[in-house]
Amino acid sequence: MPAFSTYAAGTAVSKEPDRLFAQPLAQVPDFAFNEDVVRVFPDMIKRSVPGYPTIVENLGVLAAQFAQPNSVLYDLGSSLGAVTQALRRHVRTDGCRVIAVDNSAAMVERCREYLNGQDSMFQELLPVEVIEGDILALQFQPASVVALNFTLQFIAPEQRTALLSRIHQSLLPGGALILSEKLRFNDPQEHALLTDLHVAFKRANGYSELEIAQKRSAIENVMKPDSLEEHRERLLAAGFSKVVPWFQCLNFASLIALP
Ligand SMILES: C[S@@+](CC[C@H](N)C(=O)[O-])C[C@H]1O[C@@H](n2cnc3c(N)ncnc32)[C@H](O)[C@@H]1O
Ligand SMILES: O=C(O)C(=O)C[C@]1(C(=O)O)C=C[C@@H](O)C=C1
Repeated sequence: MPAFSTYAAGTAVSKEPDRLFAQPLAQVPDFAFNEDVVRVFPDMIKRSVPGYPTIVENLGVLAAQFAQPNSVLYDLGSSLGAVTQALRRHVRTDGCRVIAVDNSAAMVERCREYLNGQDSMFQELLPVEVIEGDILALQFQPASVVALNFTLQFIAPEQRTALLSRIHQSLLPGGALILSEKLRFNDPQEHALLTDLHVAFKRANGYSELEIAQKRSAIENVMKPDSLEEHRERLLAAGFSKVVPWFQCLNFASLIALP
């Protein structure tokens, strides 16, 4: 039986510790959101992404300011539904519903279980639908909030502008895209400093040098971070009128993009 903990207003999630990279691997495979990752994901993302709990909770608070009546709130690359749960904790706007999308079958299955748990503990939550699918192939409905919480970095760089354009076209007046990403920095000294500090953050959270090194080589082919400047330019090219960073902790940031 997996161990469970409660976080964020009582919903139970797995608290199995992330030891996926603790033993030396003859060859480190490319990182994938498979069953092994799903089991440890709440622990992994909290110990790997500085500011993650603050970003997720405040994403709900921000979303409540942009939610428009009778519209969709999208959680794209929803994983276990942490953002979806925050949206449902904070948004009370009439007629809103949440659509969570992820292309990992293992994530989607566990996400549905966790959302059933949230439904059984709280009343009057926004309705939610969890879709197993590719966000690049999604037919967007009129939306007031779109969350891309650490998902765009896993999309092939040449496909990012087209995706953001389609999101922009689906956004209603008064709505917003909230985009969180790991950043790289054009200034080599700034990049080296914040990368070193991120390693220190992981070490302080109990990861060994081996775990840090093997995770780095697992994600380097599948996760391609951009700089803040690249994000801003791409969002403007995709049609957004304004880009406002609202959070940064070390080399992780979150932006509000207005249609
Ligand atoms: C770092 S996780 C996102 C974390 C999550 N948003 C949260 O806040 O807890 C990235 C997720 O994006 C999903 N993903 C990557 N590419 C995708 C695509 N093309 N379509 C749908 N989901 C995708 C992965 O399966 C993974 O669950
Ligand atoms: O930079 C890292 O080492 C990370 O672990 C980052 C990151 C992310 O930003 O999504 C990568 C993969 C996991 O999903 C969790 C965190």
